[in-house]
Parts: sequence; C-alpha cells; structure tokens
Amino acid sequence: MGRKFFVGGNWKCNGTIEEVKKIVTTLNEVEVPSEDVVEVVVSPPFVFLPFVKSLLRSDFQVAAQNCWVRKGGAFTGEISAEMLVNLGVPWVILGHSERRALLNETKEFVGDKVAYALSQGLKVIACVGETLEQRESGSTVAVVAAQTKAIADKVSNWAHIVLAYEPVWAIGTGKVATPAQAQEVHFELRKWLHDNAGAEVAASTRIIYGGSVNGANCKELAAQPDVDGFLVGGASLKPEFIDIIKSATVKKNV
Ligand SMILES: O=C(CO)COP(=O)(O)O
Repeated sequence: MGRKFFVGGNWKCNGTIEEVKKIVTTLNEVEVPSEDVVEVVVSPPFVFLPFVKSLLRSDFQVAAQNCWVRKGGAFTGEISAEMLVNLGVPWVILGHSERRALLNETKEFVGDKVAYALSQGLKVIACVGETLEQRESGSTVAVVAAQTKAIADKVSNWAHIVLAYEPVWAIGTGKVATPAQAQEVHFELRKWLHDNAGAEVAASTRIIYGGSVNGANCKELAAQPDVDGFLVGGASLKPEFIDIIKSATVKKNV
C-alpha cells in the first residue's frame, strides 16, 4: 500500500541543552530499521532546532512544533514558515490539541496554517482529535471529520501531509486508546479522505496515532491496518522511543 511507517517525537516545551544533547546522542547511537521501513522525525522546541539539526543523525529529520499562519513580519513572538525553510527544517506540527485548547486555535486557523506552511515548502504533521466529553457524547467521528475538513477546505494536495489522530483524553494521561479504538477512528478518517479528497489521497496519506504511546503498547497499535505510525510525546524523551521506532517492523507481518 506504500505508506511508509512514520514515527514523530514531539518534545513539547521540554529540555535543557544538556538534556537535548543526551537524547540526540542516544538516538544517534542505536541501530533502527532502515529509512525504507520507517521515517523518523523529532520535534524539539524552536530554540533547540538548529542545535538538534546539526547534531542529529542524517537519516532522521526535525520538525518545528508550530509556525505563523502567514508570511512573517510584525508578529512579535511568532516564527514564520519561511524561517523554518531558511533553516532547513523540513517538517512542522500544526493543530496540536494543546494549541487548539490552550491558545484558542480554531480549526479554520489551523487549516490556514497548514495551507500556508505547505505553500512555503514545509511538510506538515496535522493533528486532530476529540475530547473525552466529545467521545462520551458519541461525536468523535464528527469532530475529527470537521477538523480534517477545515484542512481539506484550504488544501488540495495531501502529498506532504501526515494526519495525526490524537484523542485529547489520551494525551499525557497514560490512558492510551485501545488498538480497536485507534483503528476505528483511523478507518473513519481514511474513509473521510476517500469520500472527500479521493481514493488516491486516502490510500497514500499516512494516519498516525498519538496519545500515551510507549514502548509497551506500540506493537499492538502498529499492527492495526490503518495505523501508519505514531506521534509520541512523553516517551519520545526517553530511550523507549527507540522501541517505538522499531515497532515499524510489525508492519511486515501484517
Ligand atoms: O501529544 C502527544 C504527541 O503530540 C502525545 O503525548 P503523550 O505521548 O505524552 O501522551
């Protein structure tokens, strides 16, 4: 089916220079499945991006955790897509639920950001996901479909987008979605892409899962047919991130 397994490490707002050096050294020293089997992207805070990029093994890439919605200029505190491109940063995470919830980013704003980042040549990890309240009221699929539609409304080419399904109730809580719960939503998202962006987009777009993924639960999740990888928070700061990268090999047996 041609969807290369994708493992992203979202470091969020964590790390000192010493800690960052330690994480990268660990990543650089281990043997992982080849680039043909898995694409690995780590996402440090902005201030560490050039440092991490210069230190990191060449078969892994870096992502920013956000960028400004339009061309840079008088927007104090923001980082533009152009700057990321200028630094040689290939990826950006957009629409993370922490930004949607804590910084009031609407789905339309996220759609605009995705479109602008793509237009500048960045590749985008676009996050969607429902809250516990939304899940319990039975609106999970409607919520993630609406978030995906807000992106699809602004974007016609999905070649450089990875869609990350991150249920808000599973993020940083230790409460991971069951493999069946993840598969169900990934299946619905792929179906949505099929019906709204076409069969080719649905077949080729990677849909990755995020929310309390760790070294112990990754294999079972990776074995699900519509789970094409992970976006890892807490565990991406620890050596078990390596085990999560290695779960890519599960796909060979699916
Ligand atoms: O938000 C996440 C990745 O973007 C997931 O975070 P945790 O893996 O810490 O639950």
